[in-house]
Amino acid sequence: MAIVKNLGRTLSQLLQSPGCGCQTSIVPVRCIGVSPRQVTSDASFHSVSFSETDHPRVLITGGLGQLGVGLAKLLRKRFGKNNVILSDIRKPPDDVFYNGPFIYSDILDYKNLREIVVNNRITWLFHYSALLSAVGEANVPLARAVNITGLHNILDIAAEHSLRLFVPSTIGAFGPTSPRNPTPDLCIQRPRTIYGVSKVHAELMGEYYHYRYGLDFRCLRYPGIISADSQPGGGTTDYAVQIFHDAIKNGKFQCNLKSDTRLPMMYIDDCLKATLDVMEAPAASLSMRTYNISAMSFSPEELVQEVKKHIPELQVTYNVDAVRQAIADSWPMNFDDSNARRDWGWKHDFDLSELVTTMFNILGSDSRVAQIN
Ligand SMILES: NC(=O)C1=CN([C@@H]2O[C@H](COP(=O)(O)OP(=O)(O)OC[C@H]3O[C@@H](n4cnc5c(N)ncnc54)[C@H](O)[C@@H]3O)[C@@H](O)[C@H]2O)C=CC1
Ligand SMILES: CC(=O)[C@H](N)C(=O)O
Repeated sequence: MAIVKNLGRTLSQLLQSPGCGCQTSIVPVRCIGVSPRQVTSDASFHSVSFSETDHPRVLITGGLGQLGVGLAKLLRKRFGKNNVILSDIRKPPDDVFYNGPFIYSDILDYKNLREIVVNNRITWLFHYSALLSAVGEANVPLARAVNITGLHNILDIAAEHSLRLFVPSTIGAFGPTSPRNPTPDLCIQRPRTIYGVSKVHAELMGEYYHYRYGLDFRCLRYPGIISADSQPGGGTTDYAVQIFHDAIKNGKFQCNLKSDTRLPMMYIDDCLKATLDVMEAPAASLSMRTYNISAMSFSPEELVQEVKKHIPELQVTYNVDAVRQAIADSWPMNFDDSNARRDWGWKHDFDLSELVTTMFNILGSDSRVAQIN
């Protein structure tokens, strides 16, 4: 009798909880049905529900940000256009809308997420929705909702439907008490941003669901990502993208970090390649579920020197943003990714000079390239 009473109380608490996403008149499956709580604690399966010869059916959340469209392009090349669905809460531009399936999905709406996964027979989920470090500090309640409550929805959906789940983490998951040069996979993680805290939470929750319920959770800690044809979404490393646009447009750049602030960075192609590689790696090769990946590390001053090889007349000033500088000063300077290199053969292709040349090639400024030799 007491058990029934407690169950009733728990259920009603769940239904009232703002984090549950279950306040509709329909009692959602995850609150009473096939929730991770019903999977036996000794579950040892690795959840791949497509046969080896089939392609995965992929959903990307938060797909209209800096990284999602590029990821969709790569995955569509590999798995076929119609097997990869981009989703976001924003309206897609024409070139995205007409280039493959796009669907509205708010990760805070659990029922909507479940409907998409079920109706489209999704087997792999790339969870890109997030508020990044600088915008997260500007709106902590929203960052907490999207990055933490949203992640809970994703984890439950993935566990219930036996999805293979990729969640990116970040250099921002470390803090001032972490070793910064280099930062290994396993060390103290006490970040001081809501973004970092939410990413450590994601790493731990994903690993917990893996060991407890057999969820096939895979996570890479990305460095700052640099891309030519997509804009960054409000992070601390954004300057390293902005410099290219400003250099080409005005020949002037105002940097919001100090000239000697060293951070790990990566070109987008390497980031997306690593993401696909770790998702395709045999489960047996993964000695861990969260890996650092690294390619290069530089300061604004070093980037400016490299950019000046292409645009020598570039004028640079420094106007330090206190919030971003404090964040950057607490992040790794160099990332140790030896475990990723050993376990699943991670290898980057772009160093600083290749990155800068590629950015200018794509952004079409080669006419301005100086004769430097
Ligand atoms: N870009 C980078 O340098 C790095 C990115 N990452 C991670 O990679 C992932 C993707 O990053 P970006 O594309 O740069 O992020 P972004 O900020 O450019 O895009 C995030 C997307 O999430 C969407 N979103 C926000 N609230 C949502 C909601 N309630 N439901 C569904 N979508 C929502 C936004 O509309 C946006 O399109 C993020 O998880 C980020 O933390 C990690 C390290 C570095
Ligand atoms: C490194 C990241 O996670 C992101 N680019 C940010 O600066 O917030």
